[in-house]
Amino acid sequence: MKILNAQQIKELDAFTIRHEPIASIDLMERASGQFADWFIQKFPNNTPVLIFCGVGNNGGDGLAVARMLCQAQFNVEVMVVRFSEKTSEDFQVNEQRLNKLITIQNIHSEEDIPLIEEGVVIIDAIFGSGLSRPIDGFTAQLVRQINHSQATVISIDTPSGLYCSSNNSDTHIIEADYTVSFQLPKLSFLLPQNQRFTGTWELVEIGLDPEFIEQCETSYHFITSEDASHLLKKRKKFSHKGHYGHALLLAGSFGKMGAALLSAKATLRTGVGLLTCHLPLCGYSIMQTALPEAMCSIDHHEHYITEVPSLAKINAIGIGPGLNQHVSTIHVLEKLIQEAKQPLVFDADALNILAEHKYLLKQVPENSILTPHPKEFERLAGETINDYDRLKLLQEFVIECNVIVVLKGAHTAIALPNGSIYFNSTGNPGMATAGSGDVLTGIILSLLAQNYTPDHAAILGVYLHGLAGDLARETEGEEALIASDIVEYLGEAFAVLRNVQNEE
Ligand SMILES: NC(=O)C1=CN([C@@H]2O[C@H](COP(=O)(O)OP(=O)(O)OC[C@H]3O[C@@H](n4cnc5c(N)ncnc54)[C@H](OP(=O)(O)O)[C@@H]3O)[C@@H](O)[C@H]2O)[C@H](O)CC1
Ligand SMILES: [K+]
Repeated sequence: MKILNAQQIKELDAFTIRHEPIASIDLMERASGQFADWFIQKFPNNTPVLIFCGVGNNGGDGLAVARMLCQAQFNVEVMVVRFSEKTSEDFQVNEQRLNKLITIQNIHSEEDIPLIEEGVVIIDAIFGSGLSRPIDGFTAQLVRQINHSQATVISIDTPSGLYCSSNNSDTHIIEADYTVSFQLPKLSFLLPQNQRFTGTWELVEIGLDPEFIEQCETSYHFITSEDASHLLKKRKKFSHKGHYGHALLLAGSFGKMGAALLSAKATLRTGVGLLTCHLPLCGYSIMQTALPEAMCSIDHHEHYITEVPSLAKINAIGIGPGLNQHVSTIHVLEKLIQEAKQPLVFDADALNILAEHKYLLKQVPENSILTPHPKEFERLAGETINDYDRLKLLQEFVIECNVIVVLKGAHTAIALPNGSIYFNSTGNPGMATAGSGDVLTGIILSLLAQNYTPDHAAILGVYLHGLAGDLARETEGEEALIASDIVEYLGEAFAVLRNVQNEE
């Protein structure tokens, strides 16, 4: 799914109106209807509702929602925030329609701002995607008061005051509990720094023109279940393990064999034909006992890896989980980078070695996959001042190094060598736990070995990892969830994606 900027959203809106065709006011009615349905599902109609409406189309949505909630027997109070003399046409129509049902109140200055009573639910329809400058004056005071209140706040389309795709977090912005946005997510929703403004966000479909969306150019995408299911290949009836590739995993050191084990299990559970693990001597019985399906290549060193094993007949290579940064291991990484013709995935200490030895980073083969968490990315690429800045650095980094970076987080960002960024839609805070990243490395390695292209392996791998985590949460909850659970639920995650495929 594409992520569009405010200008593109405006054009999409206009195109849909011209080509569906649908009157602008009816498109607003459809959007507001979707919001109202969401609201009615969530709150009983004895909930007192206070709606703050701006004077543009976001405000128009607010007025239409007010009418719909009145018709659904909610007790609704509406206040129009008169930050401008200019009102949009669809705002005016909805104002007239609502006037027939209730008395609309107005806020012209700070004195008009009401006390927000306890138990009230606020709908924020002050500004939407038309915001063009930071909120100021009495509207800023209103935003402060809403944020200081105990009320539950639901924003229509976007938290008022938040730019769709650039940084303004030091200005006045509504801190919503929920944001219900129209059809496409905004870039700002996907960045950690804006979580306190968006709260939990959801999308509602409003029938915007798919062909127009198709031809919009953007670097930013949001991975939906349909997107992921399109990437998933079918296994053939007349196939054998040779068809599903041979993965090589270089992992583990004394005290960190668990990381190698988790990664190896995930590689196998993601459908690879064969897996060889290259391990230090101390890992031999551990791996053979805990994971009989994996073959072992054993290093001469007791505690860490010092040799590159044979790369013959290997389809993809993963390196990093549970490694260390001993000088001999650095040589292994160097040799591997020079010799490997297969696709590579780098994680954990392999990334730290690259960060410490930038000349190695320059030699990493094109299309290799790097899977840093934000701190590891900082070590690799440098510091940034905010999340937008980091996104820009991420794009510059992948373009310059010609690699794929999987920047892990709540919405893991997969940056491709052409600068496109895919944000993941699965996963939960329970996955912020030891070994979770090792599992992801194993999943991606497995897909690479099965001949998925590196970009598909990264996108599908990240999606599956998050989906397995979401399924695990259903039984384990967030606190008790451990990385092994993610591996256990991979089978169910595949089943969910297969169902999506079959439904299409
Ligand atoms: N495309 C869709 O998906 C649909 C969207 N809908 C809703 O429409 C809004 C966008 O509405 P729009 O009228 O474009 O803009 P806003 O309501 O967000 O803002 C209104 C005007 O306010 C002015 N403005 C901007 N920033 C400030 C500020 N800081 N202080 C004061 N005034 C400000 C600006 O006008 P200017 O001429 O002054 O620049 C805005 O135009 C979208 O979010 C949805 O909720 C439709 O209902 C359905 C389809
Ligand atoms: K809003």
